[in-house]
Amino acid sequence: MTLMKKSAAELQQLLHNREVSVKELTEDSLQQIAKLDGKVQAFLAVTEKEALSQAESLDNEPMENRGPLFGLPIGIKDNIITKGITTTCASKMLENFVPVYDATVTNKVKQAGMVSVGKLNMDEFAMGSTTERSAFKTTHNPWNLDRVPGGSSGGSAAAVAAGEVPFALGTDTGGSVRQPAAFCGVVGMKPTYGRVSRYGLVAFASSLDQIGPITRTVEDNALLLNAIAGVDQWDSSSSPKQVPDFRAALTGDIKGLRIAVPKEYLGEGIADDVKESVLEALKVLESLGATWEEVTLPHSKYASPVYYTIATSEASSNLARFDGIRYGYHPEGAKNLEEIYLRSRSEGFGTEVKKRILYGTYALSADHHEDLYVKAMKVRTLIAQDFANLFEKYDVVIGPTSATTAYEIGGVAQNQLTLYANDVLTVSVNLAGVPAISVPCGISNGLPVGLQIIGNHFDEPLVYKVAHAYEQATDFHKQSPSQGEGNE
Ligand SMILES: NC(=O)C[C@H](N)C(=O)O
Repeated sequence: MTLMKKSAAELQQLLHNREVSVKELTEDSLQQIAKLDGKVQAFLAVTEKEALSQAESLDNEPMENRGPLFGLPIGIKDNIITKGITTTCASKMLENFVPVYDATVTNKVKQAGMVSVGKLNMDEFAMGSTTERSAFKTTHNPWNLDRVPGGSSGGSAAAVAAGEVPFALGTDTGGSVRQPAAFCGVVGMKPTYGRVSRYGLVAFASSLDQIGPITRTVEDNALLLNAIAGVDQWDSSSSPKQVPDFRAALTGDIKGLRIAVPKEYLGEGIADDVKESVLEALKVLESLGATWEEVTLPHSKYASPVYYTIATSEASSNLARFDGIRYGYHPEGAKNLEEIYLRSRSEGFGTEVKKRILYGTYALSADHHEDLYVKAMKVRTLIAQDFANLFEKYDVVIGPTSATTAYEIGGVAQNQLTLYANDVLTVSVNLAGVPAISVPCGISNGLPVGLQIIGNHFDEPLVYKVAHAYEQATDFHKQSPSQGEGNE
């Protein structure tokens, strides 16, 4: 029996009683990866040697120096840089890129005594929602191997759901932590913009990107956010606000909680099984003393076009650094500078990334800047204002995380416009900069459904509290996929 499906508290107890060592925990994770990842394909790199040597030295650490995450295995999405370990962003462009320093979050999980066992698959440069846009492999959903795990942090969510690691870091620009968490039946948090340092995260869209934890339970999620949150001198967009203890926020009831449910989040385009699970979840929250009302987010219909205008504009600027000279893929035998630029970018980037660079460059061009980029920025303010208005009267906003359950591999992803449209439930949250979590709230035809709980800026404690109260009243988080595990 693997230990990878146990909670941080249970694993700490085992470590404390010396029933298991950090090395044994690490070996267990590595064995699970060896056994399952041939099918799940969540990892791009497994850092066995580094993990085992780190584990051995951690075992010498006295008990009194150990925190709640000490000695626990973690996987890191491959757009978060790791010193001495390849960081590819699932792109040919960075196939051989070995960073010379750690991202702030990489450092922080190390300081917490966590053991990184490897780097996780994703859509190339985080552009996608299925992991099918990875240049190297498609990750499979452990609940049904013919389905996608979601994306772009699909490797992170699948690795946790399969029981390869109990913790993973993902990144969320327009839903990339929450949607794969929903598809894989695990917990995924996108913190408030600025809550977690982006230093060492390979930038996609800098005004939207946030790093977030993916775990099996809400409590474990809160513990990992405790470890990675906080101001950072290397990221001027990180917030100097005091970081509360997110785990401490889980206690107490939710009597009197006022919930807003946007009618746009349960309307056209949302699958019936998803709608039913969310309405059932609202009943559970009512039984815990909360009340809910239907509201409107009047500008939400503009969210996807606004997101894709702003995200691609920022990407076109951020990805300009990949020119075949300073970083990454360098074309063999290029004869002059122009050929280096041309060939490195056309051979190094995949189709979706190239498409987005082109859209973004167009949106920022002198002729179209006003009617595309500037207009999108104005509507972004209206979308943020919609949320601000709701938070004057309500404590949280609730709806589904994704319009459907996990897609078939090779299915919807063939139609990129459908994928863009399906992001409508998650992208507004990034445009507004507010925090949101996805927790499992149903299983339909063997596939998980995710409930999205959105809070006001820096109100992660309340988001966690509501998520935890809901989780404790249900047992979706206790269910595990049988696929991907052989006959175990
Ligand atoms: N990166 C994200 O957060 C996912 C979003 N579907 C995108 O492709 O941009």
